[in-house]
Amino acid sequence: MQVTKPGLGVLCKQFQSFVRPAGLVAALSRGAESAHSRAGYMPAIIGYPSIHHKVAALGSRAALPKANYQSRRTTAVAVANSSSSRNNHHHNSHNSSADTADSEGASGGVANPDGKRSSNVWPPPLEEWLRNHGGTVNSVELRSVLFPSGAVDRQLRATSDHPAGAILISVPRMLQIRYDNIEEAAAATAATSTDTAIPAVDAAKLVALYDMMPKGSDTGAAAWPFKQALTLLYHLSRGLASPLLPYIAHLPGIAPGVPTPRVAMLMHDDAVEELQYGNVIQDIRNQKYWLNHVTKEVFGRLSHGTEVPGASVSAAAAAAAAAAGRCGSASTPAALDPFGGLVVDAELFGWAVAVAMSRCFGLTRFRTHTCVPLVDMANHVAPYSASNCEIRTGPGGEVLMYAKRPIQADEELTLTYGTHDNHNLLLSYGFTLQPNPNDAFYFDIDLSTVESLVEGLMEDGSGRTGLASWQLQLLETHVGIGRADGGEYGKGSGSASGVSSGDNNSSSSNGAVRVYLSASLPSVDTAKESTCGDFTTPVEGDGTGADFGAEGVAEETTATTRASAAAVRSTVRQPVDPRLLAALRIATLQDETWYRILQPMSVDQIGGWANLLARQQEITVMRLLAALVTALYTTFPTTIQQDRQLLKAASVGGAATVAATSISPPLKPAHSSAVSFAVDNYSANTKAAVEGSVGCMGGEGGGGEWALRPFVERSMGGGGGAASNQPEAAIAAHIRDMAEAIRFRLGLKTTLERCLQALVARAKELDALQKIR
Ligand SMILES: C[S@@+](CC[C@H](N)C(=O)[O-])C[C@H]1O[C@@H](n2cnc3c(N)ncnc32)[C@H](O)[C@@H]1O
Repeated sequence: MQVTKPGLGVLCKQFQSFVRPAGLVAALSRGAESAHSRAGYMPAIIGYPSIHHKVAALGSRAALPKANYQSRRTTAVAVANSSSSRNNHHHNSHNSSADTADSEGASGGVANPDGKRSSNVWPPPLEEWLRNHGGTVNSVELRSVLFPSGAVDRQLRATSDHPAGAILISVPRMLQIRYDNIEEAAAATAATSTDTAIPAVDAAKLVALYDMMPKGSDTGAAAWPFKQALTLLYHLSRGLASPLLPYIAHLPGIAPGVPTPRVAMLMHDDAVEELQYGNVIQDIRNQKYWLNHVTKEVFGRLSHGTEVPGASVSAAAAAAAAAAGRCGSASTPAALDPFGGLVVDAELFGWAVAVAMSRCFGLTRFRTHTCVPLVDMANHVAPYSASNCEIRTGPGGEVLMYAKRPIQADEELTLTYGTHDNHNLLLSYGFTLQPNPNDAFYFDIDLSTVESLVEGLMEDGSGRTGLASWQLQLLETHVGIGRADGGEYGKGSGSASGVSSGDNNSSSSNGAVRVYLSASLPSVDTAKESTCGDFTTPVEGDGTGADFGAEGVAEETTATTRASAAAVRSTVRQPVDPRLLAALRIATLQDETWYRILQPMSVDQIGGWANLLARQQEITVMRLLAALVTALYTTFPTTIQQDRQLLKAASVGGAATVAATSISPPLKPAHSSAVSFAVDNYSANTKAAVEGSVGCMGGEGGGGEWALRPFVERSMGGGGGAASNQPEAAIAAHIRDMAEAIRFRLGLKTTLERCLQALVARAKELDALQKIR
């Protein structure tokens, strides 16, 4: 066997006589190739919205106070340049020789937009704003973290000790951004509604727009990230009229120095290609497609005054619009536009969807998602046992964050957003964890893959040339692997013999099943497969909440969901998917008497890591799996070592670039060489793409009414304006995309390497046992 990747070569030497890698690699890479070669998806969206320009165009509707951000307690964190993973941030921030500086906010005597005068800055600190409006904040503060790269991030910290169970933050329903508030306001008639926070006429229009959003493939319900993005844009478009503006002013992309999360669909196309993993690439292309589709077909037509195809205005919207006397006909685009003149383009919509995806909580009880001020500042750690806080909802829709164990003063307050692998983290939150205890390598396995794997074993002198019919039958009925044409044994699992396929996406009509390989046996948390890729809407699911966290920031814990969450956490994932292990165990058996033994068993029993059937056979299976893992690894165009080097170059160049865009004093020409150095380290194509995006963004002017400035402008010390600074922001974003893509694929390769180590260790253990006896 030809082993080309260093590291794996040593481990695999002993398996060289077992497989025919060429056929196997071809069988395995079919899926990935088709994902890579599919053309025609939409171009990337730049992740830095020039929100101030767009909102300024609104005039008086969105008249905004002059921003006078109070400098927060900022911790300069000494983080090694080689990684920007928050896991490392957490680690280093505790041990850093961080200089913390409390600086008083600049005074300006600016009144709060709501009339309260407890702070002389606008926007008011979130803690103060919440306390003034019925929320609770108990010894918690929001702190800015300044990394050596120049990037700013926020985190929550305890300012005193808290016992387990202590309520740290409580946020009333009306201070949250949530689409069920809009739906309820729309249900009230314009005449009876007394809600000034969300006028019924606007709510009805928004609900009509919700109905035009893409529908989840499994539920048929409108995609929640889009609904939530519309809700956020609505509040933004209202400016001071929205009581939620002080919260919006703290969102990333608006708050100074805090960039919009680079959720996967905002990534540059060439960075997406650098992920080197067909499954995630396809999901991202789907999301990009829908983002552009909605921008063009819905917002494009709204702003140009053309009819929106398929737009049906609900009776409520029509009635509300008529009652308000704002629109002549409820079927015209103007009647559908709740944004009062705010032009929503791809950039702005992308920002809103990214914010919605990366900071929403799913509330099972209310069948909604919500962005919760301050609580949404808590960062993610995994596994579940690593976080110190959890979320709960109260009967009135208030969201509570409480300590799930005793917390000491100055500890960072963290949540576990869900049992996300890096695929989900990248799609929904724009980052990956290294290492991620929930990470896994997913791929489709069909009959030809199984046959390629066991091909070498057939030449055992027994005259067998392929799998016996009883093996084919077990593969099909128990594992779901069959002939693409439907097979001799009928389609599908769920047979009386007790196949437990476990999830909806695992078995496809072409006789393939999606299986995973993971690093090791984690002690807590199990993999929960989710389908963020097509914007499914989990609230429409089984209602238990167990699957919910996969699509929101964190699972809420309610009386009804706690039991299922605990069940999920107690499950342990084995390094090889039970279906894959079962398939290989079945395919390597030689005696038909096994049929009667295996027939009544479930796939989880046949493929249980601990349930080996026969020792010698198990050694063979471990070797085949090791060969499979090696073959999967060879489908990646770069090695772990190469990725590490690229990442090093990216962090050096990225740091320089981010510094150039976000730290005073104003940009000096010297920075540009650091930028091109970093970009050159990727490829000429990347550079061209970066320059292309620079060109796109360069035309924006500065100024305007909107005083909540994205950080790129502020970095110019007020003198430069956006036009001259945005190219560096675009380059910084591009470099971040590239680095995250490399981290992502590095994580997958590391997972494969660790899985291989587990297989080899097991084979050796069994071998040694055999020799002793
Ligand atoms: C719910 S917000 C958390 C607050 C966020 N840090 C802020 O300043 O607004 C989620 C976003 O925070 C960042 N984040 C959270 N946990 C992280 C981690 N462990 N590593 C890297 N980034 C993380 C990502 O940008 C993610 O999209």
